[in-house]
Amino acid sequence: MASPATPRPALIRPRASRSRSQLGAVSLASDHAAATGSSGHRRDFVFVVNPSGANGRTGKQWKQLLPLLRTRLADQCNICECITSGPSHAIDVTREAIKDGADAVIAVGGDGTLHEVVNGFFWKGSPVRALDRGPDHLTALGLIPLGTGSDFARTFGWSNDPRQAIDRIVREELNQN
Ligand SMILES: Nc1ncnc2c1ncn2[C@@H]1O[C@H](COP(=O)(O)OP(=O)(O)OP(=O)(O)O)[C@@H](O)[C@H]1O
Repeated sequence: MASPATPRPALIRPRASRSRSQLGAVSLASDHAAATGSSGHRRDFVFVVNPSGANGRTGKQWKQLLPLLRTRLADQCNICECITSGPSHAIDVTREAIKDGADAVIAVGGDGTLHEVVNGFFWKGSPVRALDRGPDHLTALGLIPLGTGSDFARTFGWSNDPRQAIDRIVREELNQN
């Protein structure tokens, strides 16, 4: 686990080298259709949002954050939003997003939501893989901490300010290009 004094990027990348993204087929996408005519270098980011986190604060804050995310990432990324419907839904959504070729799956909520998203990266003990992106394609894990406790974020030295989380995601994304 990282030292609390060492802030880390918001996207936790697997060690293997990442392939440059091509336009994936993220069926969960809300922005995807609008972007399918682009040059093929846009990345698919799937935000898995628990609307009930922090007694409903997560859902309310997410509504304010989404336009900001769109403004800051729309040039580089397809932003896909998935609102969870109940416990364990984030696991299934994450698995589907990875299979569909997502470049990043970002948990929006607290530690419970993050836990489910991390579980979605695996199936029967093995990593879930994209179906059509080649063997080198890997999906990054991200977090916008909006839960009650958000202990994981604190452990990484991240503040609970979602705008700072967006800054980290944008910075990481720009470093990729
Ligand atoms: N639509 C939903 N309605 C009710 N519960 C949900 C829904 N979507 C997800 N959940 C469940 O809510 C649980 C708790 O959510 P989350 O961890 O995001 O918030 P929190 O408990 O407020 O934060 P923390 O765990 O950091 O204290 C998750 O583990 C998940 O199973």
